[in-house]
Amino acid sequence: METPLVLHAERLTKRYGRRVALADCDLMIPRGHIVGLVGPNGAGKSTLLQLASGLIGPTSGTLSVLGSRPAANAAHLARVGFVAQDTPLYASLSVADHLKMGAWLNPSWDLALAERRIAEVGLDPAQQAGRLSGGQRAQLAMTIAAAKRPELLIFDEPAAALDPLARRGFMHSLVEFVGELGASAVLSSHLLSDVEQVCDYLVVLCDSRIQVAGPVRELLASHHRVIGDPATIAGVEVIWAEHGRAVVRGDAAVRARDAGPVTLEELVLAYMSRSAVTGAVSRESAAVAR
Ligand SMILES: Nc1ncnc2c1ncn2[C@@H]1O[C@H](COP(=O)(O)OP(=O)(O)OP(=O)(O)O)[C@@H](O)[C@H]1O
Repeated sequence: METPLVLHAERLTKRYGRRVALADCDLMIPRGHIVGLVGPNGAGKSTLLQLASGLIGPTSGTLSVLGSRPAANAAHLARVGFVAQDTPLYASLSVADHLKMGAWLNPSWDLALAERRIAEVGLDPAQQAGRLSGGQRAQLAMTIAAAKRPELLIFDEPAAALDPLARRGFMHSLVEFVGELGASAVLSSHLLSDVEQVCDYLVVLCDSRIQVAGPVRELLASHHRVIGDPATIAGVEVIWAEHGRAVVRGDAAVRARDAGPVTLEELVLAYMSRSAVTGAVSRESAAVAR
């Protein structure tokens, strides 16, 4: 039976020497979503995406992608499209050469889809990749990943280098591609506005650990902004509190006076702030213990 999960991590840990990039991460992401992976610099986002694409292996724990070990074999590689952070392309090859190479390397290559998207975004097939703008490079890299007709597209900060207009166009193409392919997608981003625009599933990763994960709509419904001391509301988890304002999780908050809905940005910042505090405390106690 086909697995309902695109990513399934159990106690997934990755160390680079003594540096911990991911620690004991558990994650179950169902198919059919556009997943936004957010977190501060150095949180472990690229590490998680590189593990998912099979570029690196875990130190311990397990990760399965579409039900198999990442990059388990050629057939599995064809089911996953990965666009790395720096959209690597061959500078001296033309746009058309990239499409030819894609066709040569991928048995399920959809040339018609690739040529149509190249035309739609206004790329000249004869242009050398090294002379493309950042936005054009990103569009070409996404087209190459999507023309494999993968079941899962993974993007590591796909639009980081783009101006706001190019970014909006890129994100729009991404949603169209995912819809057309009937695929799932996971993208990391620092730009919460991008995540808000396209993602229906959120993973917040801070300090090497998953802080929260779930469908955006459910997360927004289960978290609340409250004014005053959250300790007075029974049955909620306080995610973050400062200067008489708080973000809490739990339906009991709905009945509290001065409770209101949170925005995606408030929710993400609450988890990031909590992690910054707990991370600092645990690093301090580790230092004392040594
Ligand atoms: N090849 C490597 N060798 C050693 N340490 C690494 C390597 N790659 C990542 N790290 C470390 O692992 C941690 C997580 O890095 P990672 O690149 O996954 O974070 P990130 O969330 O993608 O950050 P950013 O948002 O800045 O891209 C960091 O402390 C980083 O220094």
